[in-house]
This record gives sequence, C-alpha cells and structure tokens, in this order.
Amino acid sequence: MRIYFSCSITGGRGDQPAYAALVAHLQAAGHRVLTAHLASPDLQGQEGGLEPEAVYDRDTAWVREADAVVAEVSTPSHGVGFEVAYALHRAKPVLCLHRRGARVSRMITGCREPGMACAEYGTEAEMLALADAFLAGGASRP
Ligand SMILES: O=c1[nH]c(=O)n([C@H]2C[C@H](O)[C@@H](COP(=O)(O)O)O2)cc1CO
Repeated sequence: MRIYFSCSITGGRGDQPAYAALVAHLQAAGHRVLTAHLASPDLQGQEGGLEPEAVYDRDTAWVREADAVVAEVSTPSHGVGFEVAYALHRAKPVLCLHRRGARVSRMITGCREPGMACAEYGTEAEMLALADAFLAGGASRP
C-alpha cells in the first residue's frame, strides 16, 4: 500500500526513534511510505530550505495519492492534525497511534469520522502490531 506517514516536526522530535521504527517496519512489510524522510533524525536539514507553500502542495498531493495515513500523534502537532482531517475528508483510512500516557487532543481521540482509528501502545512491538492490524483490516474501511 501507499502510506502517508505523519508525525510531529515543529511540535517536537522527541518521539523520532518511534517514527523511525514504524517507517522501517512498514517498508520491510513491502509498503511504499511516501513520507519516509519524516522519520529521519536530521530532518530539519532536509526540509529547512523549503517554502511553506511547497511543503503544503507536496504533502497534500501525497495524502491524496496515499491509500492510508498512519500518524504518530504522541507529540502534539498542528501539521499532523491538519493532515489527519485532510485525509479523512477525502475518505482515506487514518490510524493515529500514541504512547500510553501521552496527552493527545480530544479532537483526535474523540474523532468518530468514518475511516478514523486511534490506538495507544505500551511498547514499540505493540505499536508495530497495531499498524499491521490496521493495514491488514481496518485500512480497507471507507
Ligand atoms: O517542513 C515540514 N515538512 C512537512 O512535511 N511537514 C508536514 C509533515 C508532518 O506530518 C507534519 C508536521 O507538522 P508540524 O511541523 O506542525 O509538526 O507536517 C511539516 C513541516 C514543517 O511545518
């Protein structure tokens, strides 16, 4: 599947190791992660020179191209929240994953839009298993 992986940049990069593990796992399973670069530890260097309009146009095109969105939402991020809503309103299945105990907006955890799934994990292995289950079944929902 073509997957738009979404994660915090401006909101903070404290969960970057989890982003990297998730993207590597999805790629190893044969998925095409359109935004794999977002998991990189030196992302700011790669994205820093881009104009905001270029980022917006590129990323919204990738969301439209994707079969599903997998977002790691433990670290609050305007961009991730926007991408989640943008995807849902184009009937893309969305999975929002967050660490147990992370403070996540109730606009995410309370969202009951068609195609939306939200799950918490305790360990990295649990996070990966949740993503697998979503892509194997839940991601086929309209
Ligand atoms: O430079 C960027 N490149 C980029 O692709 N994004 C997108 C992808 C991420 O899933 C999301 C992160 O948003 P934010 O920067 O508000 O945390 O927005 C966001 C930025 C910076 O706002």
